[in-house]
Amino acid sequence: MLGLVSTSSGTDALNVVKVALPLGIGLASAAFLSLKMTGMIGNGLDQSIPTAALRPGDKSHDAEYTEDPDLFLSTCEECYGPVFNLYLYNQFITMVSGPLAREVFMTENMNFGDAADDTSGIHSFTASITKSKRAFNDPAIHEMIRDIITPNLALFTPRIVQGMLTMVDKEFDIDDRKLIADPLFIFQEMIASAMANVFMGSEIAKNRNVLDSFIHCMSSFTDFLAKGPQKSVWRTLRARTTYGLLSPLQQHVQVLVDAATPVVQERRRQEAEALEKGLEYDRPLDTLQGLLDNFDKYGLKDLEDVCGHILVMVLVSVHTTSDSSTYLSYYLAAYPEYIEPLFQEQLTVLNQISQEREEQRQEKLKSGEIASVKDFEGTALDPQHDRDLTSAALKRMVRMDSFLREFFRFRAQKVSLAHMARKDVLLSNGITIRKGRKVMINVQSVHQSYDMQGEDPTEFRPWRFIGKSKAATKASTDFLPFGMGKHACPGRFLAVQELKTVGVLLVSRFSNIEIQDLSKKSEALLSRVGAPVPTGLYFTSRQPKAAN
Ligand code: HEM
Repeated sequence: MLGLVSTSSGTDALNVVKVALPLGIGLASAAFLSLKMTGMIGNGLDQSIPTAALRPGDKSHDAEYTEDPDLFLSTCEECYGPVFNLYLYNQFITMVSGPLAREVFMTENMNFGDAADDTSGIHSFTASITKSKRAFNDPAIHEMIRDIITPNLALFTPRIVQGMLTMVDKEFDIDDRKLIADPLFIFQEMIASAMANVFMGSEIAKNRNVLDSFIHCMSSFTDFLAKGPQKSVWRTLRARTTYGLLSPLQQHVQVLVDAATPVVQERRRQEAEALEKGLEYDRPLDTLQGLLDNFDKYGLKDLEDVCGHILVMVLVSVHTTSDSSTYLSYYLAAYPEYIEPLFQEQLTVLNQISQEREEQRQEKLKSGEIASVKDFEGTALDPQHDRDLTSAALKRMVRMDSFLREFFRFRAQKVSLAHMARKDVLLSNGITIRKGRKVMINVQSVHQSYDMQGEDPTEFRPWRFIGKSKAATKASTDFLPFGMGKHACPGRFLAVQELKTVGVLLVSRFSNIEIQDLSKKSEALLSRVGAPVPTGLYFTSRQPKAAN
């Protein structure tokens, strides 16, 4: 969900990182972890939970963690058991490891949103643009995504693909081989375009101001946080007071309202006209229309409120998905031997689908249901669409799905997904997490566990999940990038559909992707936030222009 990309630089960017990481969002960076923190170990900690000993001379666990996160976390787990305290990121954190992590997600009294709000005041931020003062994890927002977006993904896909294709061809514009110093900017354009199509419809998705708001609204939040005090209590207080008076998000809501107003008026006119003529109104398919049609169900007040809710969805979706797309391209570059098999899978699937459609056409012609080949034009079996990248085609690309799941498993932040206890919570190992405590998940203990992941859990093996009924969207005890349980990310189906589309477009357009400075490869693959990836990517076109 939330992820932070800062448009700021220097100290501001680092401040953003300090705020971002404990949200359990986005991405740890070695740079961040090397920041000097102040404070005293032991304050406010529940003594019944063991606190990891500090190395002589260290004031926090930051340095030891930074040197070798995997070793540090597994040593802690070995010495102290699955639940232990650390002093990381300028705060005391209770870590929960292995199978016990499941209990954190499944307990209603442990809340992800509360932890994020405690650190950043994010709830006041989203409440400032929704008239019923909703938090990003309000059940109504979850329902809107679950009921309006997810069931319509197959119908959204052609528009997602079209939006991305336009951006790929425009933004990459590669003759032969080209260095892209910061690919994030291109992926932001692609994802903003896809999301705008899904959220606001194809007409509004062409509006440059809307795309800019989709891309930049998150930095209105992070810039605000970056300039604020470091202690979370002051930052939260400042957020609550300031957003009440002047929300930096308001300008983005206004952009959406300005773009939506004429479109909604025209839709209303067409609906009235259809009614008058006794015809059925052909409802546009987008979230905007879904919200207008369910105005009362969701307690919406007016168009501004509808746009406010859409902006909340934009906040939790655009950056997270753009960021993942960017890293997906770095993973393809780091493991280029998988580009060709992924491309071949794509060709095989599209060939199979074309052949099946041809067989269906032949049957219809044979039975006399359709008189001639020409009559298929404009129907579901129009030969022009035989090789379209549809939702059904994406579903058959099992290598791409497995690559994506492995990418998420491998890249996940090792310490993340903060939750806050609303009441005392008794874990099954007898340890109680006291009300008001923040816990974080020791994701490394799950994502790199031999028992949960099988052979070579520390290796990147992209075909690991083929044939295992472990789709990239399947949130579960052994796969946590989208959380799990009742509050598991409702946007993961959309996010994964978009990421698969990105992957498919990349391998079909480029025969090779290379990391510009190989000495920075492992740094480039690390999760990070606030700072750009330290090296660019070379893209080699499959169809050099000179050859055309
Ligand atoms: C790669 C992209 C994404 C990642 C990694 C991601 C990750 C997450 C995580 C870890 C959570 C917390 C789950 C929990 O508490 O167990 C979450 C919650 C949420 N996400 Fe996402 N997310 C992504 C994309 C999206 C998209 C595209 C949307 C909207 C269309 C979205 C909407 C939400 C919402 C509304 C919640 C709160 C759910 C609740 O508390 O009921 N996310 N996401």
